[in-house]
Amino acid sequence: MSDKKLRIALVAHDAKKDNLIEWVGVHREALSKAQLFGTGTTGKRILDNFPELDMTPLFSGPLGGDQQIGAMIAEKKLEALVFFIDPMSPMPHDVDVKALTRLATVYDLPMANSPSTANFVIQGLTRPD
Ligand SMILES: O=C(CO)COP(=O)(O)O
Repeated sequence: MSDKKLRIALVAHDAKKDNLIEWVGVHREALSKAQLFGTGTTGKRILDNFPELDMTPLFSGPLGGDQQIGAMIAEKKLEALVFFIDPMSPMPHDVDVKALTRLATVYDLPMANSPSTANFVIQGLTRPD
């Protein structure tokens, strides 16, 4: 692994925020060496729970935060996206969710939408060379 800090975006829909907080807790040591970005509410909740993390909250997802992260993907400013999606609830900003996951696919950015996949992504990105 290079000395450059990994840049990871963390996003969760409301029904999945507790799952993401729990996941961050499990991986807090690896994440403490990364530069983290989050949509507004997700990012602030992570900071409330883990104030030691280098987390920058952006706008709330429905108010442009998903699109800010999409732009970071297009500008090659992220190494991974952890996005715990709620598959059971309709979202007024579904188009933003789709745009964000689409860009992660377009740019072949490692994207995890559940804790088990996120485990693989963080292990893959932090393993020694
Ligand atoms: O809605 C979201 C992602 O689509 C998440 O946004 P918040 O973190 O602001 O709740």
